[in-house]
Amino acid sequence: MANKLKKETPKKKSPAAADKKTWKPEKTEQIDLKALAKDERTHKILGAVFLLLAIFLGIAILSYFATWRQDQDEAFRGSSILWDDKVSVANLMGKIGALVSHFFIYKAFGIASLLVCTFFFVVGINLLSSRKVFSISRNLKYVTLGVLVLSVSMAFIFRNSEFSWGGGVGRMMSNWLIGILGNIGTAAILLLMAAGYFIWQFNPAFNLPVKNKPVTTPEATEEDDTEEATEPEEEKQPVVKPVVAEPMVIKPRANKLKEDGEPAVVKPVIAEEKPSYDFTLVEKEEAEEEPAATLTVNDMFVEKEVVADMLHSRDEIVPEEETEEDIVEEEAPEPEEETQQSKPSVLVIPPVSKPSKIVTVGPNDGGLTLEIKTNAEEKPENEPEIKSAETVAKLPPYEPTLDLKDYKYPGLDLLETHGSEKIVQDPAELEENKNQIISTLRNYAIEIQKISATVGPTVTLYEIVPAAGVRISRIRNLEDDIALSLAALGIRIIAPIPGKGTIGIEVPNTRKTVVSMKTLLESEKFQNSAHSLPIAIGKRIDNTDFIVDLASMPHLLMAGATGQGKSVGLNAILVSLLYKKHPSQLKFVLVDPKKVELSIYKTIEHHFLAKLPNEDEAIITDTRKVINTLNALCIEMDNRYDLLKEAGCRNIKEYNSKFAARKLNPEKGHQYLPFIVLVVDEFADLIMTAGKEVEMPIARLAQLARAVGIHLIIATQRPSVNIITGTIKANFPARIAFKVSSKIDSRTILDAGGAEQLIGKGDMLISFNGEIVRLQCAFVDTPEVDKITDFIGYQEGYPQAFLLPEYVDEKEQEGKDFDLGDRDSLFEDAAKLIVISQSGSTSLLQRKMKLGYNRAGRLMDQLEAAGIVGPNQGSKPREVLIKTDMELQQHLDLLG
Ligand SMILES: Nc1ncnc2c1ncn2[C@@H]1O[C@H](COP(=O)(O)OP(=O)(O)OP(=O)(O)O)[C@@H](O)[C@H]1O
Repeated sequence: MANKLKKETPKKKSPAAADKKTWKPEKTEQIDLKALAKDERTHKILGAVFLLLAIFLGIAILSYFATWRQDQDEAFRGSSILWDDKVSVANLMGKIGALVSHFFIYKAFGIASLLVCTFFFVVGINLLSSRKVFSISRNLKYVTLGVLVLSVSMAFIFRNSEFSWGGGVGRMMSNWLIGILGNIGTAAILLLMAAGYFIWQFNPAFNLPVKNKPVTTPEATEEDDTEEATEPEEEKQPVVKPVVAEPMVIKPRANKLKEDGEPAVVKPVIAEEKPSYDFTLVEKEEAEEEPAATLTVNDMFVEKEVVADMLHSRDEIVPEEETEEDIVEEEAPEPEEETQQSKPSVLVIPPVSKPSKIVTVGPNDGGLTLEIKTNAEEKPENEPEIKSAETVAKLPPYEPTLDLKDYKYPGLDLLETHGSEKIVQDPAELEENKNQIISTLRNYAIEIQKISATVGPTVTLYEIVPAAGVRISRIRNLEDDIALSLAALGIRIIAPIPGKGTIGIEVPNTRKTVVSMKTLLESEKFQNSAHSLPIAIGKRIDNTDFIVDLASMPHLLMAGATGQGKSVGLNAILVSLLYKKHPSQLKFVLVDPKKVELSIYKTIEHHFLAKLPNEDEAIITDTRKVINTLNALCIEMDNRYDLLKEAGCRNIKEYNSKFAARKLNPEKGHQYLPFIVLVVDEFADLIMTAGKEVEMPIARLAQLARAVGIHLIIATQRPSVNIITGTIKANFPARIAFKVSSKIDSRTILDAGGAEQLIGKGDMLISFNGEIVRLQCAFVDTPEVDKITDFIGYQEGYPQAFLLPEYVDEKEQEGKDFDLGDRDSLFEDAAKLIVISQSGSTSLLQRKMKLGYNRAGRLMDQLEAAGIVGPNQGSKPREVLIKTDMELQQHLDLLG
């Protein structure tokens, strides 16, 4: 009875789950031609073929120039020479080379045929690199016209030569032209065509020196001709999108998928192969229509001697989603959520920079008066003005997205599907792992009642129900033994699984499935998400999408050893937000001490980035500037709280809906508040260089900024306690851990072990709402992010980045305003030491004068105020402005 193959009882499933069942080996075995055509590898193979073709043709044609006399007779015989062993040719590419080059040069286009090679080359490079390195259509146009013009011209110029410079086609056309226009007419036409072609392709600037040009500045008179010549060119540039014109200086390395990201092959279901076990594996499906809960059906592995109940179905409520939904429901309806994608087009003035003085009103405001301080050139002509609160109240609802009414959200076609999306698991592997787990536990005299398996993208979760009387701590203590017996890295034991009464053993799959960002973003759950800041992070172990609201997190701490998927994770979050939010609704403050990771987002400065006034770069890389930016964010937070208080609102949603309903008067400084997301890519670096100066504003923001729509995402490679301090941790309830090197690191991030057991490449644990969930992070490659940012960057944006309030560093100011009468008793000694050594270093003062850091620092400030050393240069010593002892003496005498 126990040995009998148990008849499968029909399982109850939700209709959606039944419809969406994806793990069907029979179907996946068919070759999908469409997928094959889209597959990156097919493109690469074709690319290689085109490149080889270009090289082959190039060499054959070049070789033809030297060998045509020897080979021509043979080539006239055509393809028959291929089979004739007696025939030998001189062309470097052999008989085929001789025939092909004869065709192209003699019969077709002469030397213009080389252009055909360039076309093959361009196509090959594009296909091989899977991106548009060159524009194929533009190239095709240039090549087609170039071939025609060049072959006719060559045939005409060298019409008496033995060599076929213009080929048969060129000869024929040139003869025809000579027939109807004569030699001179043909020459004129060809000259015209050549000039036309040259202008069209290279668009040269014909700038003649301008006579009587008015001289406005003294520099202008000194400018040479070349500088003048560039001016008209600049005038030609469109003024609207300066961002895209800037070349990106540093590109982050591409996140290439390693080999094991390859799609796995589907194998038949084990139940059919191994009748001795009643084992059917049913993949879990996400109940898409009900985002708060997932209905899953799990078939069981069952040990022969044990329980009769072989099938096991359960409803699995996903608590974190529920909570988010609750949060969303509790709060007032948010207008910007309804404004996605398809908005009516009405014109509104963009809220360019720092709010308090700027008022944003649209033409739907009905011709009112408003004092607006924005960049004048970007204002729509029909700019309205506001006079009083009553008139404001009569206006139609405010719609922030009308700032950039033509803005197009990036499409899913910009994203790639990485490998096979179907989760496939080798049934033999499942069976083997199951047996191993059972036998290992039995070795320690632990009997189990049931064991079930859920196959995820990277790991499979084996859930065990132990026999009555088995203590959970015993299984927990066997973690290492089970790992050893399964001979697999990355085994994690969850004893017990919270809220389930089972024990979980996560075992990595031999073949892992990459979770593409595209799949997550095209899911209904993401598309219909009502979250304020929806972020698609990855897939759970049961293959359900993990999409949460950053606004309810409300801040996120991310840590993981180097190369484990942090940057990809950050990109996934940023990309999710870019797909859902309009530039008027969201601004990013990007801090990137590593300088290369976030530079990719530079292109969207005028749409989505915020920066300090008078800063050139929107992406902050310098520690001093980071401190100023964080303090500026604190000021922004305080300003927002003032606005909220004045409006009588508790949070940004209430405030924005009140503003949209025209209940707040822009004349009083009210304005629509975009969400601000601060992203810090390497937090450790900042804490090491600036310590409390960074920690304090971050802690303050983390404590208070949630209600005013400022959210923080902080990532670090070094999750040690001196980086992730108690203050930081206390304020970041949501934390993500990628693989770390030790259990201690895992505890530092998650307050629990487990992250050291992860297997890297986006395998992660997220601690959210008091629960730790294992996820496979969504993968988005750097070229995809490039495409998205280019797509956004090429559109019309705001005249400049969103400006944060100005922050003046009091310390810097203090040093400068120092009262010289109040100087330290060691001031002169310190001055001498610095001048003699010619090094303005505080540590030198500390060492040589045996001073503490504070006193040495104060002395250095005084020396700066006295004009003896220059300003602080970060880690470099300050410049010493006085060169000799005598000069110093004179300087000190002057100071008194
Ligand atoms: N979610 C993922 N799915 C598949 N592969 C991934 C995923 N995340 C990362 N990888 C792989 O791991 C590599 C390293 O990832 P990533 O650059 O994000 O690491 P990192 O933690 O940011 O490293 P570092 O701290 O050195 O910048 C990627 O190039 C990619 O091959």
